[in-house]
Amino acid sequence: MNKLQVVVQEQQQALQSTGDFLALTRANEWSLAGRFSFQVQHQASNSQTNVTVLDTGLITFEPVELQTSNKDIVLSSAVHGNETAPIEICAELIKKLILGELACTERVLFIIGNPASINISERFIEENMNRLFSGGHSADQGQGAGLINKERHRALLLENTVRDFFEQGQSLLSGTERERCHYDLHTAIRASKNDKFAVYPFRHGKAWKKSQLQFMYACGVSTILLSHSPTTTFSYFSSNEFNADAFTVELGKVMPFGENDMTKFEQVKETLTRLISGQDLLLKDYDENDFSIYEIYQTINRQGENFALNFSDNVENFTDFPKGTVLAVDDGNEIKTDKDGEAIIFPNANVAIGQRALLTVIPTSIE
Ligand SMILES: O=C(O)CCC(=O)N[C@@H](CCC(=O)O)C(=O)O
Ligand SMILES: [Zn+2]
Repeated sequence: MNKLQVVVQEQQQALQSTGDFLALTRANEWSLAGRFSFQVQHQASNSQTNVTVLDTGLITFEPVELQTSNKDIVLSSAVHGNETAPIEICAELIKKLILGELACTERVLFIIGNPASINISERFIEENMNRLFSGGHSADQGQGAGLINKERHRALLLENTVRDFFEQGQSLLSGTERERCHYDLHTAIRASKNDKFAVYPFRHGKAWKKSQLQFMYACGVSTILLSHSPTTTFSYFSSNEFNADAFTVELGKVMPFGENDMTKFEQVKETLTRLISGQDLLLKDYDENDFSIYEIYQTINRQGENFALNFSDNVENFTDFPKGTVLAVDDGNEIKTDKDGEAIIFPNANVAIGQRALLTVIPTSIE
C-alpha cells in the first residue's frame, strides 16, 4: 500500500468505529485522500447498507436491497459554516446509520457544505456559497468571472454530486417512479417571530405541493415563504434541475456549537429519521389554518458602497411595517415598504454589492 492508501484505510477504520463523519470532514477541509466504501448492518433488522464516502463532507447510504427504496433524499447542512444546529442534526443521523442503529431503506446523500467555514465559525470563507449554484460559481457576480476561489469549486462539486446522485438513482432502478427531495438545512442570523420557516423555491408555475407542506409541518415548520423567481440557492438548483421537492429550511437562530437547545429539533429529527428508514411519516391532513404562508414581495439587492438598514439589529424576521416605511438607504436611495403589513426577512447590510440584503414578504395562500 502507498501512503495515500494507508491514510484512506485509517480514515475508514476510524469512521467505522466512531461514526463521526463530522470529525473526518472538519479534519479535511477541501478534499479527502480518496473515496472509500463499506457495508453496515442494521442492528435490529440485519438489513445491509452500502456506505460511500465520496469526498470530504459527502457521504451516501444506499440499501443493498435497492428495489425496496423509492426515494432519493439529499440532506444538506453547513452551506453556511456557522449554522451549527443543522450540522449537529445531520451528524447524529449519519452516526446512527454508520453504527447500525438506524435502518436505511431509502437512498440518502448527506452534504456538509463548507467544512472550512465550520472550522472558523463563519458563514463563509471568501464568498457566500448559497449564491453560487445553478452556475453562479462560474458567473461574474461583481467579484470577477470564473472559478476564482475554493467556495466556487466546492459549489461546482456539490452540484455535480447532487446530479450524479439523482441520475444514479434513476439508472439503478429504471422503470420505477422515484421521488427526489432535497432539504437544505440552515439557521437564520436573526431571531424570528416565527422561529422555524422554509423557503419554497420558485416552481415555474408548477403547483405548490400540499404533501410537502405537510412534511414541513411534521418537521415543526409551519411558516412557508413562496419564492416567485429563480435564485442561485442550493434548494432552487435541485428543484429546478432535477424536479426534486426542495426547500431551504430555517431551523431557528444561529448559535455556536454546544449552545443549541437540541430539544427544539425533536420533530425535525424524528421526521427525517422516519423518512430515511421508510417509516410512516405520520403526516397530519392538510389544513391551511395550520400554516402561515407568505410570498416574497420585494428582493432588495445592495447596489452601493453605502448601504444601511433603517431598523436595529434586534428587529426580528417577520416584523411588519406600515406602507411607506423606509427599510434601508442605499447610496442615498430610500427603499420603502409598498404595502401595509409587509414584513422583513433576512436583513443583512454586510453583503457584497449586488447581493441580496433583504427580502420582504406578504401573507398569501396556496388555495
Ligand atoms: O438569516 C439570514 O440572513 C440568512 C439565513 C440564510 O442563510 N438563508 C438562506 C435562504 C436561502 C433561500 O432564500 O432559499 C440564504 O440566505 O442563503
Ligand atoms: Zn444559511
